[in-house]
Amino acid sequence: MPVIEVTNLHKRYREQVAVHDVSLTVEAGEIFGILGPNGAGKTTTVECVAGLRVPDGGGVSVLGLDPRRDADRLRERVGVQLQESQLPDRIRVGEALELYASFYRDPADPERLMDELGLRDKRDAAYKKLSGGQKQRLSIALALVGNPEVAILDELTTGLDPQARRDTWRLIEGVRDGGVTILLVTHFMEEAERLCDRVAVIDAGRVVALDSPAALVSRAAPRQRLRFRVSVPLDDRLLTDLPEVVTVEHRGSQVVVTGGDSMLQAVTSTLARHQITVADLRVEQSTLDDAFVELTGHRPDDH
Ligand SMILES: Nc1ncnc2c1ncn2[C@@H]1O[C@H](COP(=O)(O)OP(=O)(O)OP(=O)(O)O)[C@@H](O)[C@H]1O
Repeated sequence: MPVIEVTNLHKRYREQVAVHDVSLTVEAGEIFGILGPNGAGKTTTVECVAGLRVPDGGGVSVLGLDPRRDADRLRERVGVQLQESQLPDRIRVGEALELYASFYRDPADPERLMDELGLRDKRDAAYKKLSGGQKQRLSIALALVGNPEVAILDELTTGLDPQARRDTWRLIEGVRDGGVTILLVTHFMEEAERLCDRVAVIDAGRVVALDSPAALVSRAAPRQRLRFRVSVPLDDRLLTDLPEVVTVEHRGSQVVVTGGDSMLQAVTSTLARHQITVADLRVEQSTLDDAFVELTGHRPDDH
């Protein structure tokens, strides 16, 4: 049985449809990512899974239970970190964790969580004195303090610097290795590629793709990108006529060509035949970023 099952979820805020039709299942032990541009309906979807919003249509089940009707039974088993967790300004980090731990029968050790999330030296700091990144880490700790079977994490690493982000990924992998199933919302392609076993790409309230990051990349995007400079102005048709080439773009003095695996050979030999010298040639593999643009028509960080 899937741990989370969302079936034809539909949710409106008055006339505004936030989620048209979203279906997905999350299996035990997975890290499942929801990716999508701003306003795609990601938060609304996970809020319905967390029982914080009532769907207008479709169904949600978590550990075989209804997130609204069975809220009391799920509270012990599901940890939720949402975008803006509001705590009283004066509560101290250690106090907040002790308090939340007291709500659960079998909580995690607050001291260990503070160590793992780099909050040890903020133990006695008041919430309002924390930086954005520290508040973020505290909200992750609060989602995990009940030793949940399922963790729902919205914008897990927004506001964290690159090092803190990598530390958080390691922590989340450790949590998953301990048997917790994780549903997370992210804007960061790198995060999805590194962390998620499967990803649902949501755009305008609908799932436009659902697969492992590697499968999304190989299915949706051209496999390679070449960047180089040329000695003379380039007639793009020389390259766009090649069957291996998908796109040719100019970015400043650089030419950027995308296409399939055998493109490098085809492009360089065509240019050589026309006595065009290539400099600063770089070959890059496609990433989930490319797949995302292909699937949604937006860059992941478009706002
Ligand atoms: N409480 C609300 N009242 C009215 N409209 C809302 C509310 N919450 C969200 N919306 C609208 O519903 C749509 C989906 O919002 P949602 O927050 O679920 O998207 P999202 O993909 O999580 O976006 P973001 O990445 O910006 O957080 C948006 O158009 C948003 O403006």
